[in-house]
Formats: sequence, structure tokens, C-alpha cells
Amino acid sequence: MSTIMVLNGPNLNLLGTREPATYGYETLADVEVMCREAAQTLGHDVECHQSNHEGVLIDLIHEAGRRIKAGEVLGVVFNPGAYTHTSVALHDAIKGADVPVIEVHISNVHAREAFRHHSYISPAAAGIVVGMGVQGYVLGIQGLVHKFSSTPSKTK
Ligand SMILES: O=C1C[C@@](O)(C(=O)O)C[C@@H](O)[C@@H]1O
Repeated sequence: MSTIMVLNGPNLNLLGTREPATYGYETLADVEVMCREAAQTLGHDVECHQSNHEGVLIDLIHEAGRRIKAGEVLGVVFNPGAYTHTSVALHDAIKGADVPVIEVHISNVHAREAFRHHSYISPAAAGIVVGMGVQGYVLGIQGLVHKFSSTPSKTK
């Protein structure tokens, strides 16, 4: 059973109280429970991390890369928060460590301010889930497993 890493970037520790009209009322702890249940249903563990610091997120992506090579980790479901729109370093980390990443955004970033329309992460991501609320994390886990688990599938 391999582990799915769920990474959340800056300000996502404030879920539940942060702009609930945009991000909903579920807390990060609620999201992590949803992720654990979704992963377990598919035969995987989850490991959840949140950081407000770009370098910590880069280190976690590198760690994921090492653990993927060791067969311990399947990939990463990643909401990079505002670093989505600024971080060449996170883009390079994903490419450099060769990590399958499903990028998740709770809100529909394309229906918001223009500065949220560009993602440095998307060109390095294996898939993207946008605007589905916190359910997007579950969809991201399902997508990651569907695309990357060794279980045969006709539609990868
Ligand atoms: O922090 C976030 C959250 C977000 O990634 C989302 O989940 O919708 C969208 C980003 O633009 C924003 O900076």
C-alpha cells in the first residue's frame, strides 16, 4: 500500500474561517479526514502536510520524489495556494524531482482576479482540479490513483 502525500500551501491552515464564501466552512482537519477516507477506499494511506513557507514545500516535493523511487509514495495532491501564481521554484521542484502532482484549487481561480489565472504549477502537473470546493482534494486523490497506481486501467 503506497502513500499519497497531500500538500497544502500558504493560508490553507485558515480554512473554515478564511473567506468562507470562497473557500467554504470545512477546516483543514475536515479536509484531511476526507482525504484519508478517500485514499483508504482506494487502498492507500495519506500523509498530510501544510506549510506557509515555499522552501518547506520544495523540500516536501523533493522528499516525495525520493520516496516515490523507493516505492513508498504514489504521488502528491497539491494545493499550492498563492504560490501557484508566483513560484518558479515549485515548478522546478516538481519537474526536477519527477513527482506526479495533481494540482488542486478549491475555488475556480479562472473566475477570479486576473492574477489568479496563471499557474506556474500547471505545466508541471499531471492533472488539475479547479473550482470543485474541498471535494477537489478527493477528486485529486482519485485521479492520482487512476492515473498512476499499478492496477491495470484502460483509460490512463
Ligand atoms: O490560497 C489560495 C487558494 C487557492 O489555491 C484555492 O484553493 O482556490 C486559490 C489561490 O489563488 C489562493 O491564493
